[in-house]
Amino acid sequence: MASTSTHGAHPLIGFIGAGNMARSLASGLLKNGWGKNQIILSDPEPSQRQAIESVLGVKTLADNQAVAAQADILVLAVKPQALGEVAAALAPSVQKKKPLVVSIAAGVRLEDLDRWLGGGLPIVRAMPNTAALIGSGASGLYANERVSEAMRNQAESILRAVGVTVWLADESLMDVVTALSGSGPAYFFLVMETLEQAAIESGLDPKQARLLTLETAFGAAKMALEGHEEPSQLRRRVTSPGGTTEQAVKVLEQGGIRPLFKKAIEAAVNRSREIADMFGKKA
Ligand SMILES: NC(=O)C1=CN([C@@H]2O[C@H](COP(=O)(O)OP(=O)(O)OC[C@H]3O[C@@H](n4cnc5c(N)ncnc54)[C@H](O)[C@@H]3O)[C@@H](O)[C@H]2O)C=CC1
Ligand SMILES: O=C(O)[C@@H]1CCC=N1
Repeated sequence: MASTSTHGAHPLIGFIGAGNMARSLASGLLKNGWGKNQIILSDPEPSQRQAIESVLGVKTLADNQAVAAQADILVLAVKPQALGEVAAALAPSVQKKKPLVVSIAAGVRLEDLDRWLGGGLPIVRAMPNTAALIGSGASGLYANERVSEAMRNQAESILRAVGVTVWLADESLMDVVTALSGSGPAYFFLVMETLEQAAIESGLDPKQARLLTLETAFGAAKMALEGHEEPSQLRRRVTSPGGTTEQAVKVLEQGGIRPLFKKAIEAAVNRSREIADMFGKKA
């Protein structure tokens, strides 16, 4: 069990913010062998606390300080715009307890977070995605220089409870991860929407169009994940010379699908940087 083999004796994980992501992570940890008494969450919203307590059976509190005072690992899971204020209020508790801090807030840089928390803390920044909700997430991770090897393992095991993880060589790459896998589910949903709509407009029954679209996306992702062949090779296999796929792919290429996606990723990267600058100047 990850919690005892690599984390010493029964560390306590505290979540500040008990929303969708915290719930997904807590649920993933429970499925991965962490005990209910190793997890505690705080959230000012009674409905959020009740939802967690009734669904997961773990303890929740209204008071962030009370969680920060006892957690060995403190996961910050509030919205980025709230984090400056929340972190500054937690500073006295974390400076006393010195937990490993894991932040999943999009676009908040380690340097800013460390400053808000009073400085000198081991912090891991993580960028998960919405598929963490179903245990199929993909997260990028980056640690500051105070994070030891054992702490890296601790942070990784938390995010791995809800999907795959990659460590980044440079914090600035977090903007790219945000643009790729953080926002990425939306790009695939958009492709699904447009394919389904096109099929309906070509006469297919809407329910059939939905089912065929989703299963096609799932089948393609599964084949690509099996990794026997590159996605480009898999694509070529579907594309019979003189056949139907060739015509459709030609339209997509001529319509600029590659430069369009390049521009989309660049726009998201730029926005991620802007947001980080905006939050960094606050608090
Ligand atoms: N949802 C997503 O797809 C992704 C979310 N994230 C990050 O995860 C973090 C959480 O996002 P979600 O769970 O989606 O949001 P959410 O809105 O579901 O959860 C945020 C929770 O924080 C609570 N909260 C508000 N003020 C608080 C305070 N002062 N102290 C403690 N708790 C407080 C809210 O009541 C709410 O339950 C965000 O920073 C977001 O950037 C990162 C990647 C993807
Ligand atoms: O759209 C956003 O800003 C956030 C970050 C990645 C997913 N959602």
